[in-house]
Amino acid sequence: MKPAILTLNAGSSSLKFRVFGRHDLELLARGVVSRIGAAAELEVSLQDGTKINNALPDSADHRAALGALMDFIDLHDGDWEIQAVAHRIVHGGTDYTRSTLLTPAVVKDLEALVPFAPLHQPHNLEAIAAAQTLLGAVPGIACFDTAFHASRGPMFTHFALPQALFDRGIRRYGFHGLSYQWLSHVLATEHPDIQGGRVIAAHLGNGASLCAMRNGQSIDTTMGMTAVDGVPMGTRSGAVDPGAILLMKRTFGMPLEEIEDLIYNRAGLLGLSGTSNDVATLIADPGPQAQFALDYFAMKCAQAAAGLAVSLGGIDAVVFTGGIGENAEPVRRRILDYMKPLGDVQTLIIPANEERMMAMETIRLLDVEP
Ligand SMILES: Nc1ncnc2c1ncn2[C@@H]1O[C@H](COP(=O)(O)OP(=O)(O)O)[C@@H](O)[C@H]1O
Ligand SMILES: CC(=O)OP(=O)(O)O
Ligand SMILES: [Mg+2]
Repeated sequence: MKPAILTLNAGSSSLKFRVFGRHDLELLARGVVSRIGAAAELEVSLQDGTKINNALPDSADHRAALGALMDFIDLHDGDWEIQAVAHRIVHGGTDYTRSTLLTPAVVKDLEALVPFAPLHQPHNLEAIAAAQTLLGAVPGIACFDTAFHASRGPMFTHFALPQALFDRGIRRYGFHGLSYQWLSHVLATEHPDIQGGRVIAAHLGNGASLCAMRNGQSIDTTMGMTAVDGVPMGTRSGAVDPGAILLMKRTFGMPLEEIEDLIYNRAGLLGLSGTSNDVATLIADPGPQAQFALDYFAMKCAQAAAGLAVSLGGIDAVVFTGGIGENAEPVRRRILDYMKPLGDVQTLIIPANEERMMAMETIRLLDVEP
């Protein structure tokens, strides 16, 4: 039986997982339960190339999705011995600036952060509860999206609001930290010259942000207190004038829940195009709205990069990652075109691997606290 680590990344409508060797980080299995809430399906790829596809009942929620995943792992009980479960946790607040062993007290702290990540954190917490029920005493490790950004100075963590509000947590945290930490690891091992330079990393997936990095540390990033801030995303608005939110509530009488749904689920590329949040679909659509949405996205990413270049004192390299950053060449080209006024920069594409970063963090913790 091979000692293994299970990584869980619970999103709003999907549950992604990987199984890694505990000692060699060999990728043993990877998969996803997609479309949770509507026609959920479990898809798994094993190391030997075997593919498994199982439809789940229509009523399947996150708990059922995790149950289906655990049933699958049970089938491989003779092959793997899961020794730890690493959870991607979107919000660690001010207290959690490193990965940590999950205890009831930690879970309680993470529950208190739900308002700071209303559309991510509840699913992360459900995954923790379900893993505990299904795997019992196997330790759980929380790996935070916010942790990597703890290195930023006060210029990049404050809003222009009174200090009393900062002290109550109204501040900029930043997200996608596991992705940036992975990029920084790859740069350190494969491009040390670039790692020591002024790097702008762009994590462009369904969620999107950019990060100014140097020597493996986050200097500044585009997302703020929540994962709706910064550049526009697939369905999230990115930064909008806070006055517009107040007006929608006060003058249009829109309930808060509707505004929340708007800025998280119906805005961004979907809102602008009126058709899709999927960049591959938008690239293939010659219509003016689809092309405007992509152009707008590219402009906002380039403007954000310019702002981060000031935070960094210049820019030597741009690193793209995430589904859009890795695959959407026309979008990368537009961003780089808009960045031309910033001068020549080296460009790299590095595949995102938050899961492997989580497994590395977990091994580090297990080795320190066996
Ligand atoms: N070959 C491709 N060409 C253009 N866009 C792509 C391609 N592959 C993936 N994408 C885009 O990447 C985005 C999803 O990114 P991903 O990082 O997988 O998301 P998530 O945040 O859910 O992990 C979608 O907009 C999708 O259209
Ligand atoms: C924090 C965040 O935006 O995550 P995701 O890109 O997975 O939605
Ligand atoms: Mg992602």
